[in-house]
Amino acid sequence: MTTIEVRGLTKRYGSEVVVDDLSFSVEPGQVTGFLGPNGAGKSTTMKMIIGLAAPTRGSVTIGGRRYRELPVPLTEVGALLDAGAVHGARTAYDHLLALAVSNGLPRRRVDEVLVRTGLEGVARKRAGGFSLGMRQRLGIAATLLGDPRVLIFDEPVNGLDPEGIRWIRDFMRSLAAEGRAVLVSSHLMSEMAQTADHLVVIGRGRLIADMGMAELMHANGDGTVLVRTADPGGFARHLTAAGGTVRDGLQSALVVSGLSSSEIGKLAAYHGVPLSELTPQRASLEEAFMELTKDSIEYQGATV
Ligand SMILES: Nc1ncnc2c1ncn2[C@@H]1O[C@H](COP(=O)(O)OP(=O)(O)OP(=O)(O)O)[C@@H](O)[C@H]1O
Repeated sequence: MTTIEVRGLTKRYGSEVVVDDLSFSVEPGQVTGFLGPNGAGKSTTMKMIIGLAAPTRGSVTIGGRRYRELPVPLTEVGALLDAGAVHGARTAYDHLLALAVSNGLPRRRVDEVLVRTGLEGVARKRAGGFSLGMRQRLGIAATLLGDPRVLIFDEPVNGLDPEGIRWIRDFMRSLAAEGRAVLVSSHLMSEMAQTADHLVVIGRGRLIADMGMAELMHANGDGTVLVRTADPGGFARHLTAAGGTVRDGLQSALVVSGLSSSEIGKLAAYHGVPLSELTPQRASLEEAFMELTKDSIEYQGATV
């Protein structure tokens, strides 16, 4: 099982500290969402993980070793930081073959990754004519050439259409289901909510949150039910007696946890209490993210 361990990672460009004493782990078998506003330091952190930028302080190890100590890095870590970095005149097949040969990987891997990413039909076409979605698939195919246990993707869905986004999302999940450690960055919480099992949130280079997705959803109200009735105090007592936890919401609504909306409906019917609203709540993760990162947005919109 291969884990990425980031410890006290710091990067300074001139007088600017862009990554500031960052520590977190990326565990196998799950998708870890790496979230932060633009300029938060996500790309710089990813570059340090794969040895493209040198840390000013701190360390990153992959399965206990630094990137430059890995004998054949592509067999340990696959990373897609810039999907545009494809030689446009080459065919998809030749692009992958050149990478495989220069890294000492068997040729058969080229066919395998083309099939895995659904590109076998366009393998002999020039990558220069590919749509963004296909270029993204080709970039992903390249990360898989060495069948690595760790995968890193920087904003992989940026600019894609809904179908492309869906494909990438499902693909990340299938990689994690195979036991790989998958680190994916995004500046959109909505994107991560549907992809990640775990979240690492940064702002201005610093760690803001490191928690499970389920934990974040729960902390932000997922699983509660909003109830309105003419006598909230009276019904709250019934809810509590039935094992629910009740807190006051806005405009004399009750926010109930520990009971499902159908249990609450039955309880109301049993006691003859008319309800004017009974709504299961979904966590507003976008709001949670804005709240978490509000102090670290680099450029706030100014009102003139
Ligand atoms: N080579 C460099 N030299 C100087 N400053 C840099 C360099 N690379 C990045 N920076 C600065 O570091 C900060 C963090 O950039 P980074 O690209 O890591 O952020 P990010 O979270 O990936 O954001 P984005 O989503 O906008 O790419 C930015 O202020 C950026 O201008």
